[in-house]
Amino acid sequence: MSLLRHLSQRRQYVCHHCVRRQHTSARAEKPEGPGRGWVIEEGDAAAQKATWAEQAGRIKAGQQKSMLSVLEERGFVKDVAGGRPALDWLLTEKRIAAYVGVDPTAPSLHVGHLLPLMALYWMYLHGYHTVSLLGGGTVQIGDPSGRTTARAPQEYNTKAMNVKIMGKQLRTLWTNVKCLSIKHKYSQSIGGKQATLNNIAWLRSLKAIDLLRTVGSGMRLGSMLARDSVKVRMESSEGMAISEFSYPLFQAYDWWSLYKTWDVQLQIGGSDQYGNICAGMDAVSHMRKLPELQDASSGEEGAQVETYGLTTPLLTTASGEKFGKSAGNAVWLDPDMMSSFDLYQYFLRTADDDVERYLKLFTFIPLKHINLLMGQQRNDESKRLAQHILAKEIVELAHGAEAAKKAETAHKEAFSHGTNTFALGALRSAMSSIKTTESPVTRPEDALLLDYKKAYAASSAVHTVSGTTHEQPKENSGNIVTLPLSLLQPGSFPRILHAAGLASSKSDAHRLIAKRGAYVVVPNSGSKENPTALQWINIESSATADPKYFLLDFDALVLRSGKSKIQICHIVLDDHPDSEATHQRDQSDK
Ligand SMILES: N[C@@H](Cc1ccc(O)cc1)C(=O)O
Repeated sequence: MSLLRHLSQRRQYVCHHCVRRQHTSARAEKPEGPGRGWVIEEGDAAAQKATWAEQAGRIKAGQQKSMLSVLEERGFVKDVAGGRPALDWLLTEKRIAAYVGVDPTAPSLHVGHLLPLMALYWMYLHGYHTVSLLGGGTVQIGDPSGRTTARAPQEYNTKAMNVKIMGKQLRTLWTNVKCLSIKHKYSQSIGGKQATLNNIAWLRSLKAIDLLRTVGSGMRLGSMLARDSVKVRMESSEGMAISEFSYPLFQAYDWWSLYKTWDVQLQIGGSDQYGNICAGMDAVSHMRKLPELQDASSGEEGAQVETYGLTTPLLTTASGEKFGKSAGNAVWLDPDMMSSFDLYQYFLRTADDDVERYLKLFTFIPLKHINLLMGQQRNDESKRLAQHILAKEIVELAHGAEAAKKAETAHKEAFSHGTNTFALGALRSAMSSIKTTESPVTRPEDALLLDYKKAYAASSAVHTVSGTTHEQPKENSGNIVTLPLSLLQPGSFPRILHAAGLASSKSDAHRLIAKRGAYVVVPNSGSKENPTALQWINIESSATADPKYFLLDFDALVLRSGKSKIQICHIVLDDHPDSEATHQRDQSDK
């Protein structure tokens, strides 16, 4: 058996070096025909074909839901390009391959990226072949879709780090998806495959002449000019560079590469990707007919070999806010940029009106279990049972099972004695989870990447204070804000609340205190039965309240805004290196 075949069969379990080697050799070998990316043993192929045909029979007889209906029921489908009935038919009849592309514009994915990826993961669990594509090539052009201004140019090193970190993250997500699928008992026998690729592999060697001759000749200017993202820019003083305008050509070329090598007939993307996806469909069908590319297509025509697009909806919360922003900042999936504790807390705060929708979108829990869970939830909404499960499943997907368990324990303990108390154990586990994420870094290269991620998260965490932007105080590892001891002065609670990110300005903090929406945990306030269940009290507006009185374990202040937004503050001496940024910022803020 050739090395290539051997590795392909075991794709799910080999390390990425081997997968890369396999891709390199796959590229080096002369293609035998379309779809040579997925290698399946002949015997397996016949058995799988029979299983697929049986399944199609059950779907047509109404005994099983079709793939598209599963995606629709869970809320993943906004638009289908190429026609819903045709795609429904194709997915039932044929084990096709699908892909989702992501450009590494930052060192981490954020929750907004999860929607198209979850749709892809569901297809994998249903036996389809799936590719998550990292746009190492396209990111250099910059997708103008859904934006009103051009992206700021990035340093070569920054780009390289983003590619590296995000590629690893995409592979981690796949590992966690596989673990979650075992936990939720999805059948492994149906035989879908998965790959993570980087489009630099083919875009690097693509010649300008070839791109324009093959893709460019099939794309019409009219439809490209009619796109909102182009129109808005043409009307603005900024205008648009030819490179950005040509972005859809590169995304279309990706699809062609994936179509001929990996048999990819479906592209899934966020709603802003509809235009790029349609352009790609046109380009692939144009290229299939080019005589010089004939050897890469089987010569077949018709619905069996057409391409289709699926876009996922733009998410907003029931109260109309844009989803995936926490206090104006992106909710990152990388644990170094947002800790498990914070990611859990973000989803724990989901409104009751949103939680069922999010359970369908962001977890692999079967619908009938979600229905049961929502029944339980309605009996006692104050327990936030559904929110806890949602938060845990998402942390498990993004950070793995162990991190999810820790975050769950910390948060459950925080409210284990009712909403009027805060458990000291929660504080300690939050603090210790921070320390464990910091310690394992040994290689200098990893330390560099870690510093970069933290700096990125801190610099992207901006909020507006009366028209100007201020940097957030330095955060240890996501959820714990470091503040200098000198900030704790009688009457300084408004400044602290602002510095802790619980109020957007000092006057906002004053308002919060006045409407009795700001709380602090009181040390040694546990009862005899529960000495570690500490009480929350309202922060009073009196000028004399001294925050130092509320220090827990000598170095932490635990604050809360409203019902559930908790912020743990690590208080350090002023000469501590971490306190510098905060201190300076605070001085300039006076
Ligand atoms: N353009 C997509 C990412 C992408 C990149 C390459 C592709 O082939 C597909 C999608 C986005 O910005 O979200």
